[in-house]
Amino acid sequence: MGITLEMMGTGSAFAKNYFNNNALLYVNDATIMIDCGITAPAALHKMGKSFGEIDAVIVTHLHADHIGGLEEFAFQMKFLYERKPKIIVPEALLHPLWENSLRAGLEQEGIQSLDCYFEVYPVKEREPFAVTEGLTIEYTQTEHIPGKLSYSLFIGEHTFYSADLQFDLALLEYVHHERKCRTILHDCQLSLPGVVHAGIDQLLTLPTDIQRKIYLMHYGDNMPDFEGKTGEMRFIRQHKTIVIENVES
Ligand SMILES: O=c1ccn([C@@H]2O[C@@H]3COP(=O)(O)O[C@H]3[C@H]2O)c(=O)[nH]1
Ligand SMILES: [Zn+2]
Ligand SMILES: [Zn+2]
Repeated sequence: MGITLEMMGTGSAFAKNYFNNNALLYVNDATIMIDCGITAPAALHKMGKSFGEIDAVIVTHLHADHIGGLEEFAFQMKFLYERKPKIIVPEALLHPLWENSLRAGLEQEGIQSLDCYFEVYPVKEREPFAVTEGLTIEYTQTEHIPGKLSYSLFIGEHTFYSADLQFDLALLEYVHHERKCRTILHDCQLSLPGVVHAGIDQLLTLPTDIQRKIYLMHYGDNMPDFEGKTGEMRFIRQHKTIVIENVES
């Protein structure tokens, strides 16, 4: 079963030249979104796509560049497309996602919970979850902001997706040696220091066999200044597809 990934955006939370760091996964006939930030509606429009093509959304954490587009997604799916997409959320984030983020906009007479808009799937960390045929994900809780829950993802058999993550050598060694991931999509902070994201200086200390697997994402508008200065790592570009799992693998 093949999995293709296309970044809807590759920008940091404050980037203006790149959309928010959200992704699409194409699996068989299904299209799954990883995060849905403030710029997600405009990014999809730029890509010639619409929310009507999305079957599911996977939430990594509750910053606006990752969930700020969910209100429009919910409204469009309910009132325009009249269909309930799946929402996959780490179990511990389900309550705050509704109570602290979405409820103010989405609650109205007769509509008082997230499941009025979505098929809701709370998922425990480190437990594989089948999003659709051909796509299993696994959440792992990772360090991003002190006191704030945030999760990275294993996608299928061979891919690690950091979402927003501080530099974590032990985790990346585990991803490389034990999980044997072939592709690592990692956020990066180009303007140093990287405090709540991995700094490019920290990522450059990784062994080259790990660097070779890394696509850098979630970068600032100064990304062009760093072309050719990222060791064995590459910048992933928004709106370009990469195959992360082949049909035969
Ligand atoms: O303790 C903090 C909390 C937040 N921030 C900034 O706000 C941004 C929120 O989205 P993000 O997680 O993509 O990136 C974060 C940082 O750019 C920070 O620098 N330090
Ligand atoms: Zn972010
Ligand atoms: Zn964040």
